[in-house]
Amino acid sequence: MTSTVSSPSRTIRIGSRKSQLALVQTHWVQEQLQKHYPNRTFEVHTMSTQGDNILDVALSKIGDKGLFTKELELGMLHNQVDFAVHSLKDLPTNLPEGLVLGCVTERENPADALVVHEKHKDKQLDTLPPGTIVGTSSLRRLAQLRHHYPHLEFKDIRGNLNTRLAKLDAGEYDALILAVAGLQRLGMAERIHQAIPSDVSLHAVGQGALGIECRAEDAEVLELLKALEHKPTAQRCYAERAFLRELEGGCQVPIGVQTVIEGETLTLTGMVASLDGQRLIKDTTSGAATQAEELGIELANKLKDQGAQAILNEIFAEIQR
Ligand SMILES: NCc1[nH]cc(CCC(=O)O)c1CC(=O)O
Repeated sequence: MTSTVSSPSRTIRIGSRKSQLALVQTHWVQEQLQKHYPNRTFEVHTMSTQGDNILDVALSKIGDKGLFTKELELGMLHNQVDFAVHSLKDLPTNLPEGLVLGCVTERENPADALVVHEKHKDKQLDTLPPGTIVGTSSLRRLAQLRHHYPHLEFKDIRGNLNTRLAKLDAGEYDALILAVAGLQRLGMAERIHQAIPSDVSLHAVGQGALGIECRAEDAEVLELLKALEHKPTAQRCYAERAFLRELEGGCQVPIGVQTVIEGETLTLTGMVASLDGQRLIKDTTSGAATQAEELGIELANKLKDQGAQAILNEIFAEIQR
């Protein structure tokens, strides 16, 4: 066992995926930590994950949880890196033995964004004509948009943000749904045509926040990471993650959430939808923000009582085909 006893000379190795978005996020974390701890050394180690390598299969069909995280987790368990920076929404709700979510950073706008081809620049989601081809690889976005806009058509899309935008501009799609946060972090906020209102699309669990995963035993790293923790974001995301965990959904199921903290009170809204958008179950619960996980579990059970489990079972069977 390698010693992790505090020593000012210990270099902290940060694991990251190689995508442009991952690197922007990781370098931001590195920079913030460097500001807080000017005498320490933080270096970035990049790794490819399965999700980066398999680009020709719909994400929902690959089905494996941890598609974007597994290699980084092995890196931590094998002591090649000390912590990993993830988009929190890509981090499964159950972590491998020995690893923990050490820190949740302040969330950016968690909403989904409509991005349109030039020819639709005068349109909004409400006015896109029948047959408009919307690119998304997310079953959550697909189900909710089908529910509200049954006249639109949906086509799967994979690849990093630049690849997707290039496919849109080349006319393969008329519009895309992407995360506001990703576009903002990559300096492409001008491509956000419309932030989609939450009554149309509830966002993914953890969307817009970064989650930093580290070894449970590494007290030194856990202490360093406290500098970047944003408590309200963490409470919201703990509620969202407990909701998803209780429904046993990964990032590839049509489950959406929204959370608000007012004073000491956390309000969590969640929904589960069928893939055709015909059935959509949505409810809300409120309580003490300090009881975030309990609220998530409570809301999941409320939705199960209203038929969410049957919808999810159908989807799991569908995906496995
Ligand atoms: N699954 C891909 C992914 N993971 C995180 C983001 C965006 C940033 C975020 O939500 O924090 C994206 C792209 C997207 O959904 O458009």
